[in-house]
Amino acid sequence: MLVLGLTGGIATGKSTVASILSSPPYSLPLIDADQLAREVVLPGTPGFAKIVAHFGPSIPDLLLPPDEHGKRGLNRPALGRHIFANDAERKVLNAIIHPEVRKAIFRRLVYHWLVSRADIVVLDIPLLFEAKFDLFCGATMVVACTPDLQRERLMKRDGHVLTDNDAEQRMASQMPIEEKAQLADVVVWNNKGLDELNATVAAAIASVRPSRLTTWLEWFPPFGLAMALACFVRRYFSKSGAREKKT
Ligand SMILES: CC(C)(COP(=O)(O)OP(=O)(O)OC[C@H]1O[C@@H](n2cnc3c(N)ncnc32)[C@H](O)[C@@H]1O)[C@@H](O)C(=O)NCCC(=O)NCCS
Ligand SMILES: Nc1ncnc2c1ncn2[C@@H]1O[C@H](COP(=O)(O)OP(=O)(O)OP(=O)(O)O)[C@@H](O)[C@H]1O
Repeated sequence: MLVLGLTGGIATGKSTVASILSSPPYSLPLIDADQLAREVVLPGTPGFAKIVAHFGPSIPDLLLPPDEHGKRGLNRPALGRHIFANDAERKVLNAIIHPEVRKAIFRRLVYHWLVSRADIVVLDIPLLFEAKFDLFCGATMVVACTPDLQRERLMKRDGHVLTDNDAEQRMASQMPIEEKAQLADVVVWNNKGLDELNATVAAAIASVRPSRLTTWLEWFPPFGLAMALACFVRRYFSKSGAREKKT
């Protein structure tokens, strides 16, 4: 099973590519890290409690008004404004959320390896390189577009909750897209329309798809684990040096 790490900058089109890959004719299983990052901070979770304890005193509107069940969820735009304007606070939030997301990703990967038996599983994760998750991927795909187009798409999608300044801070908080592109095994340029994007995705997925023989052999645990370890070691030595220099 090939774990395909799908990443990019904010609003470059990761979710759009993820939805192409999880629909026919590809129909690949998808693990969405943004979605998992939402689930691990729902009211009642340890993540929620830690966030309220740390950020409550500095963000007066951290919690939403009570819902119909009396629960108060996180005010994500308010938390986002705070952490994207403050590197140290973003690190605290990452340190609360990322370990939980990592565990949830591993549980899903094991499930797909044992149960769904797909030849490729797509891991859609914005901070693939920053959080060093690329070490666990057989191949990495970066969805990239120009910064102007990225800004335009971000504001068109989220302009009702973000100011221009919020958008700049979110873009600046991530590794520049051209650096991500250099670290990737395959780059999907998303500077044109959806038809062009579909064609680029088709070529990109064909270039990383494993052979039937590899997929079949990897279903045998000793061989699968040996392949996963070999992949980790190869990626660690070939990509880590480059990443250390860039970050
Ligand atoms: C700050 C939060 C509450 C803002 O929530 P909001 O609903 O406005 O945004 P959403 O979660 O949809 O994220 C949108 C995009 O912002 C970018 N982003 C999110 N978190 C981060 C981060 N810690 N560092 C850099 N970029 C980030 C990603 O490109 C992501 O796709 C939320 O992004 C969050 O909890 N972030 C920390 C967890 C995280 O790192 N998530 C990324 C995947 S693990
Ligand atoms: N080729 C395209 N043509 C037109 N609009 C596009 C194209 N690709 C993406 N978009 C639009 O740009 C916006 C951002 O795309 P998307 O949500 O896929 O980005 P993302 O990288 O997943 O963002 P985030 O990091 O915030 O999760 C969306 O509104 C999407 O519909």
